[in-house]
Amino acid sequence: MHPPGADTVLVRHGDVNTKSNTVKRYMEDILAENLTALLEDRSIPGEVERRWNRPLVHTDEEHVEAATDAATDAFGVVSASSVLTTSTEKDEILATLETAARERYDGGTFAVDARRADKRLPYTSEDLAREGGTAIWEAVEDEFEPAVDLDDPNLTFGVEVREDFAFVYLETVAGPGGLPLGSQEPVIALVSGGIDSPVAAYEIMKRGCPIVPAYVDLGAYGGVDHEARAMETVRTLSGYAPNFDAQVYRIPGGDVVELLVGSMEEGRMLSLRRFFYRAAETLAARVDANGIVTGEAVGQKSSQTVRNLGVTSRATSLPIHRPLLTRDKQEIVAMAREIGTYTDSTIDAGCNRVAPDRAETNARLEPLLEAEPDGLLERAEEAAMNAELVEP
Ligand SMILES: Nc1ncnc2c1ncn2[C@@H]1O[C@H](COP(=O)(O)OP(=O)(O)OP(=O)(O)O)[C@@H](O)[C@H]1O
Repeated sequence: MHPPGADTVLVRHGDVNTKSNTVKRYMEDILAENLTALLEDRSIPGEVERRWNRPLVHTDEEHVEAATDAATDAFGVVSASSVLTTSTEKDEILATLETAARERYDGGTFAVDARRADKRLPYTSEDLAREGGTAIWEAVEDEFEPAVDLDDPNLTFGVEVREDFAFVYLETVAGPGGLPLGSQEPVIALVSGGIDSPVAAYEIMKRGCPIVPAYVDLGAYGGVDHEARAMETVRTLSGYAPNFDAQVYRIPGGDVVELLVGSMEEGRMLSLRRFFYRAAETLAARVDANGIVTGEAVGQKSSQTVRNLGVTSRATSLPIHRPLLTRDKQEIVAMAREIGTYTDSTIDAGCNRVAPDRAETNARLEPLLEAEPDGLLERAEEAAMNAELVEP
């Protein structure tokens, strides 16, 4: 809901504010570009105004809520509101609250949440909250009995007074937080057709890292459904980052999977992970990426015991980022639903099919290397060099 006449989106960021002025300016520029791209991608008319601390999106009343929703899909944004802009004159703010109350407050409880950035103003936030509350009360009391609830109101009238303008709003929509995408270095995202890896990729994007998605084609053990799902999740992720390349590197891995299944029993999943990591490392060198992100979590699978993660990680000298390391499956599923990468179809394909009946949970590097086919990592490097770029 927005106040009548609202035509602007007030965007709030969080961690960007903790930066030095130079870094903050740099990050605010990136955020403005990303906001513009999101609006364009969704055909929402709007212009982004770069302002210190609070970027604004100028649009029209018809599109203001869609623009607010788009802004809250931008990484780095903590929240956004559809706002009506007024001067910093207290009387004008109170009159705006009165009008908003007449048009939008039709019962239940209310509160005023007032803040001011400029402490030199001739009134305090408390003055605004108190006098605003009275103005709202008097605007509606002939229609119904208003009630104030400061803890859990049905409707919150927000007022934010900045140096030159004041903004009045009725709703605060939460964004992902984090840092603007592109403010950190890119990483290779190993994406499978599973639930976890897209969530992990989203999490690292949230911290500002663009992803270079890589899918390992598992041949007969993967299949078109598996790959299609991986591609679909990348498409969904790219909706959050329309100004970033979303093409996927498809790394050929079918032959290696056949080889591992035919030659190894207990440690085969671990050698397959080593193949993944080394291929990702080679790809990273190709595209100038600086790390690898996976959807692994401690103990979620036999290949993800702490010991096995330690052993398999030795296949690369690049850092492997595992944002879901300590998450429970239920939490990950909830996150996948939230960001739109969850689908109900749990395709029985991919690594599940490669897994042996008795999997290694307690590997040691030396015996694993002995059991592993010779030249596995060289094959991974070659596969990464042969990876083709595909549209998700
Ligand atoms: N075919 C693949 N291509 C690229 N990366 C993969 C592939 N399979 C697995 N991975 C990576 O290895 C991690 C651990 O593999 P795991 O066997 O748990 O995956 P999964 O269950 O198939 O998928 P997810 O972890 O996405 O639910 C994944 O989170 C993903 O980052």
